[in-house]
Amino acid sequence: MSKKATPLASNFFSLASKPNLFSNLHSPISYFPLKPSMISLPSKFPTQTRCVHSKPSLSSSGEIHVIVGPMFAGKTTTLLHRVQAEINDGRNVAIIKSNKDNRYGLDSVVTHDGVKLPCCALPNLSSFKQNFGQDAYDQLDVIGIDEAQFFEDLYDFCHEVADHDGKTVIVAGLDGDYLRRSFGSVLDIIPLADSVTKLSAQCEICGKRAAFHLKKDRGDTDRTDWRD
Ligand SMILES: Nc1ncnc2c1ncn2[C@@H]1O[C@H](COP(=O)(O)OP(=O)(O)O)[C@@H](O)[C@H]1O
Ligand SMILES: Cc1cn([C@H]2C[C@H](O)[C@@H](COP(=O)(O)O)O2)c(=O)[nH]c1=O
Repeated sequence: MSKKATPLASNFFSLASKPNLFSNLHSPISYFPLKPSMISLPSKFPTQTRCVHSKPSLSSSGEIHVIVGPMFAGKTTTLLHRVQAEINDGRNVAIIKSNKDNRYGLDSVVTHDGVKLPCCALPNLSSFKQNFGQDAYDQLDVIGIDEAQFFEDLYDFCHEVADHDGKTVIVAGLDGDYLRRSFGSVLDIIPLADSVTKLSAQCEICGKRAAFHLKKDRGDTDRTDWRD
């Protein structure tokens, strides 16, 4: 069989980076209260990823990196590691989380073992620019999003921030609910993503690797979102 590309196949090619038609990256200005060494993180979660550490050039487009897994897998820990690495690289970072997740208060993203960084807690992502201020938004290089499963406008936001505004977005959230059904819009952004990291937790019963979670009480068995 001929190895020559068919006309249809030749219409497609791989892209190392997305064309950025609208990139308008500004020189880093320190204004946001996230500073190098604000936190000391445990080292058990790797911070190295394919693209996260590369500084953008004026011609580079944005990036989207997705971290998923069950509860207690270390998603927030990994997000904070990556955010901290960006801060240490001198990049301007903001973190957003859903205001539905108020387990550890609303002013910080907090891991289950108590590591935290300040954040904006919002009902939806479309309100971020207005809350944060357009000038401050323009200075941002990186936006971290935690509890992404609760944001219905996740796809549009990531698309605009990365592909239109040229920023890096690091998204952490549950890919599935306790019945292993797709949760919110997290899976919808996989086609947009530069990297996807699926973490696992440790089974509370047998200690083995756990890819899913169970809900212990049996109430509201149909509902994905039990935070409402
Ligand atoms: N009940 C628990 N089960 C598992 N891990 C726990 C528990 N309580 C605290 N932890 C700690 O929380 C860490 C993961 O926290 P976090 O990054 O917030 O997870 P995720 O965001 O995936 O829910 C684990 O590495 C572990 O040290
Ligand atoms: C499995 C599952 C979880 N939730 C809620 C419970 C918590 O508020 C978050 C998960 O937080 P974590 O940082 O990953 O521990 O999601 C839910 O509403 N429905 C579910 O099925």
